[in-house]
Amino acid sequence: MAAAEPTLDPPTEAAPDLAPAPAQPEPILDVAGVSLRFGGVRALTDVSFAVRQGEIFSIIGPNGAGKTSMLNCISGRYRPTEGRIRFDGRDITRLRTSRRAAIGIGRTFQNLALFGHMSVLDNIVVGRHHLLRHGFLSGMLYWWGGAQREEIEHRHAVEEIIDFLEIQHVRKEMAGTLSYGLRKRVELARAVALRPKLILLDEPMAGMNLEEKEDMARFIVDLNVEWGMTVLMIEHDMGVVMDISHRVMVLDFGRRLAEGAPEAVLADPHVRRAYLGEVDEEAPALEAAGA
Ligand SMILES: Nc1ncnc2c1ncn2[C@@H]1O[C@H](COP(=O)(O)OP(=O)(O)OP(=O)(O)O)[C@@H](O)[C@H]1O
Repeated sequence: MAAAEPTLDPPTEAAPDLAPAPAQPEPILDVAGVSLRFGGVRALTDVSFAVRQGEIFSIIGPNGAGKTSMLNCISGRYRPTEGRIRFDGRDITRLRTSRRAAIGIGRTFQNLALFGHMSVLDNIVVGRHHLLRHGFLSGMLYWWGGAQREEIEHRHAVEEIIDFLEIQHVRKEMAGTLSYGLRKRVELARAVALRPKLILLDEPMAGMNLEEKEDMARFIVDLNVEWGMTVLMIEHDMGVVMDISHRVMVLDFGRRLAEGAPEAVLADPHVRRAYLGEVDEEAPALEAAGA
């Protein structure tokens, strides 16, 4: 999906109430020296950062900077060429994707990955089965198999999410018939149905109108504040990033360019030059002075 050009939009006035930045400095996710190569392409080079328990942490950067590659290394879709990743106190660098999901890493995708011919409810239920105990095929068989004991537990958890994300009115609708914004919300519901400790969101606002973005931002903040979910998000909409992130990391050509509080990162001249394409205003003066 073509991503929007980065802008310097200030935070909107209707910024949702953020939880205070977590005082507990202990990282739930610790990425150390991660590099990823595809043949001659260096998608990531020696990237290190840590996400603290209970924070909303955003990764920003130009197209092709390596953001999705980093998310894929954390979710297990890609295995780093070098470096290691620790989650919740254990090394997960070589752990299978399904195991990472089982120990508390959930994710959504840049492009929607819902079953369009199935109801909202069943999309979320199948997502839970798939992640918890079976592969895709057995998950589907379980679904077809009808009511079983665990079904009740799953349904209960699913109904709770449906209430929380305010999609009760479409719970019986086929997912494929919903508006784009609602489908993104259903995808989020499916990802959080497993109650992950850490949720990875790949461009949750992409393709949304302003109202849908505000709703989605509110849900992300509520998941963080009310459910204590740690969020790692890739997002191109800088207004949203500034509004809801506790900390931000900037990637550029696969390298970490900056990291810190949103305002500090945006004020960083390297970030303004590399990411936002701004010219260094001091350069002409230095040249003129013979520097
Ligand atoms: N499976 C792959 N095979 C080969 N090259 C890849 C693969 N995935 C990513 N790349 C390359 O790695 C680099 C980083 O891509 P990545 O998708 O991680 O960037 P991004 O920051 O997420 O970009 P965008 O904002 O456009 O989604 C790019 O040069 C891309 O072409």
